[in-house]
Order: sequence, then C-alpha cells, then structure tokens
Amino acid sequence: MSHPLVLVDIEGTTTPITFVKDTLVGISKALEMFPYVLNNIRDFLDRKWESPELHTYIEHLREQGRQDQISGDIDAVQIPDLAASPPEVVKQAVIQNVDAQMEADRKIGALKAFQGYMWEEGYASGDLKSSVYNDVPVAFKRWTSNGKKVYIYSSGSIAAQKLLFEFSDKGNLLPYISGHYDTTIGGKTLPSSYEAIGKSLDASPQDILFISDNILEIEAAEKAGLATAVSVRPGNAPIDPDRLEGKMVIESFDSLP
Ligand SMILES: CSCCC(=O)C(=O)COP(=O)(O)O
Ligand SMILES: [Mg+2]
Repeated sequence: MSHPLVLVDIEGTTTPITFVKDTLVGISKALEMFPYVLNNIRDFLDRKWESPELHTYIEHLREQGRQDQISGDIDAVQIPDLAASPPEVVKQAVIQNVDAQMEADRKIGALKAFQGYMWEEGYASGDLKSSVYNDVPVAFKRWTSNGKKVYIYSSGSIAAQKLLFEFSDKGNLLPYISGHYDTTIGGKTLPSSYEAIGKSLDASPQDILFISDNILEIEAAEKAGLATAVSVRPGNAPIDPDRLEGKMVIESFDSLP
C-alpha cells in the first residue's frame, strides 16, 4: 500500500456495528447489551437540566427538528422552545426526538453531538468501553511506524470519536491518530467532502486510502480521486456484488501492508 495517508471510517470498519448500535447507541432495545443512551437519558436530563451546555445541544436538536419538518424528510418529533415551555414537556420531547432518530439510525450532526455529550460521562465513569477489532491497533502501529498517518472520518462527532479511541478495549489508540473529521466537513456520501479533507491535509487525493463499510461513501471518495478499500466485517450490511466489482475488498486491516 503506497498511500502515505489512511482515512478510516469507524462503524463497520474499526468497530463492530453491533457495538455502536446495541451498546453505544442502544438502538436495539431487544438485545442484551447495555443501551446506554436510552437507559440514561432521563436521569441525564434531570441532572444537567440547569447546564447551559445541555441547552445548546437541545437547541441544535430543536433546530434540526424544525428543518426536518420544513424539508418533510422525516417525521421528526418537535421540541418546544426551552425558555417558554415547562421543563417536563421539553424533556419528554427531547427523549422522544432522540429515541426516534436513533431508531432510524440517523447520521445527523445534532443527534451525533448529543450522543457524544452523553457518552462522555459513560466513558468517564467506566460504564462504557468501546470495541475495536483486534487487527485495528496492530495496523495503526504498523502504519505509523512505517511513516504513514492515520485519520478518522466518521458520522460520529469528533468528540465522540476521540472518546471511542481513547477508551477502547484495546487501550488508548489516540496516539496513533493524526486527526479527525466528522460531518461538519460535509456528508460522507458527497465527493466534495473528500476533496475538502484532501485540501485540509494539503494532500493529493491519490495519496489517501479511504476505508469504509459503506459503498456510497466508497463511491463518493473514488469520485474525488481517493484510493479506497471496502471493509467487510461480520454483521455489516450486505453490499450488491456488482458494486464491488473492481474494488479492493478487505475483511481485516491485516490484508493491508
Ligand atoms: C464515533 S461515535 C460512534 C459511531 C457513530 O455514532 C456513527 O454514526 C458511526 O458512523 P460511521 O460513519 O463511522 O460509519
Ligand atoms: Mg461505517
């Protein structure tokens, strides 16, 4: 692999989808793993209710809900004005809004920022520890000792990405990571986002290898001129074999030199 820069997705690539959805997000209430956000949101809102920081996150969720209503994209739960509504009404709306967005597995900035804000406490208390595949720390070490640089590009907020790699079940992997990108640089299925990442790294697109489980992200990165590898891990969504034709497909980072 001759690319000096490696840009890596998280869910389905470094980390099992089941961990993110069942443990970290709690999207599947039927499964045994601890659905952290859903289990803790009520208590979290009660404890932090006076915090201006929490109000900022709620304002973003509220604004996103308004935009969703205008666009008609999803039937978002509307959050009433914090200053003009009883706290209990706002709290219930926030819980329903977050719950519904997680059920839909939305990769939207306001939701991801709120989740990251809650996970911060979970990691700090030791209730949460993230899961990364065994081959990930091995590859991060191999690449960085060979002079390559590792970057992350995920729908998860940058704050949440840093927590995930700091508090991983394979130890603190942050020292191997040179930088992070989330959707504030642009959506992951847009070629312009990969162009913007290339520019911010002052790198030619062909110097960057992007690894992801999502074929739409892979296709967008290719349109921007990046090299790509499709991550096929247990539990990932199946990909139409026709769309994999001519692509590098990996089941583990071990197959990348
Ligand atoms: C880093 S936070 C946990 C992951 C997450 O919330 C997420 O949506 C990951 O999506 P990705 O773009 O990494 O597939
Ligand atoms: Mg992914």
